[in-house]
Amino acid sequence: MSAILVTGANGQVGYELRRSLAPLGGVVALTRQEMNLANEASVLAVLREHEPRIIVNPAAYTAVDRAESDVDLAMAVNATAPGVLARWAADNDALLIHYSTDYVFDGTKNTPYAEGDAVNPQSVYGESKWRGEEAVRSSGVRHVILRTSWVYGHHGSNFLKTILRLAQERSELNVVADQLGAPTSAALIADVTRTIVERVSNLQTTDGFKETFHLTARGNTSWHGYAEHIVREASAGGFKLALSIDKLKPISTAEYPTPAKRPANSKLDCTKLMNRLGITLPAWQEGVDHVVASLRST
Ligand SMILES: NC(=O)C1=CN([C@@H]2O[C@H](COP(=O)(O)OP(=O)(O)OC[C@H]3O[C@@H](n4cnc5c(N)ncnc54)[C@H](OP(=O)(O)O)[C@@H]3O)[C@@H](O)[C@H]2O)C=CC1
Ligand SMILES: Cc1cn([C@H]2C[C@H](O)[C@@H](COP(=O)(O)OP(=O)(O)O[C@H]3O[C@@H](C)C(=O)[C@@H](O)[C@H]3O)O2)c(=O)[nH]c1=O
Repeated sequence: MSAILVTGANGQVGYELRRSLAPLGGVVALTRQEMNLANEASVLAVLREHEPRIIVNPAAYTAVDRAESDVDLAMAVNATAPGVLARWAADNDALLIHYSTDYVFDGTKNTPYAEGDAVNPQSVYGESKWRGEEAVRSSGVRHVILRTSWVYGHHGSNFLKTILRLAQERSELNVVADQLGAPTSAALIADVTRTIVERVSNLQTTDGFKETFHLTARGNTSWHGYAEHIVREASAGGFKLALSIDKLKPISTAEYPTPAKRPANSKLDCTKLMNRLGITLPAWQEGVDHVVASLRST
């Protein structure tokens, strides 16, 4: 019997969860090879072996464009598997912490999205993540769903690392400037998850704990504004770049066609989380600067 089971241990958030949850003890963090979410029998066998009290599920099919043509696997991992985890947790009185995305919204709202706003996914990935959320809720399990956005970290693949690489290889780069959101570090998500685990475990009665929270860093920018910040920070930090800031051009979504449609407004209102946990979320630039510096020193 283990206390906490973490899925997708080699992902950005999974990797940081191993660090943030370790002091709580009894953590079993499993990779895709050790627990394949696309295989229900494998998932149930692993759950029966470890009998966790808390399941933390950052594993997901996150290749947004590929999901448009790989629908079955995206749905299996993002929509079906959370339901399997949730039903096992409900039957065994375990708590499930699950993650979702800004891409459940269509992005047509002018202000940040709150937890109760109507969803309208525009991509297979967004739809699969919404179905996963609903599978968790309808199971009746005690749960926390954390919706976040634009995740990056030192470990794993992300926009920050792609831009750093491109800025070293290319002298010109075009990045969309009409999609707005908050870059959010995997480390922040993992740290807030630990706070939630501690709070929920300490509640006298946790019977009714079923909550969805928005969790992102503070402030927002466009993908272009984000790229600009990365390039400036990398340049100041001593990276040898082929790209100068005046050659990083803002373009429209229409000028950068992709298989999956992305929301123009990805801003999430995190007031509920801040009020309930009594925490202040850091400005998005803080985590970006930290990761750029950490990549420089490796
Ligand atoms: N990345 C982002 O920008 C955002 C992510 N989210 C959500 O946050 C959560 C964490 O995302 P993040 O850490 O960035 O994702 P990553 O893509 O970095 O990691 C996902 C992990 O899931 C694993 N995985 C994929 N398929 C399976 C499977 N069939 N069985 C078991 N494991 C599998 C991957 O394994 P492997 O290492 O073998 O590939 C990988 O380790 C996800 O729920 C995601 O939807 C929300 C908003 C933004
Ligand atoms: C690399 C690149 C991207 N872009 C654009 C394409 C797209 O509109 C935007 C982001 O590109 P990416 O494909 O890296 O990011 P994307 O995979 O869409 O990121 C999303 O991932 C999933 C998992 C989420 O849940 C979301 O919150 C979000 O983080 O930047 C450019 O304009 N120029 C470029 O050189």
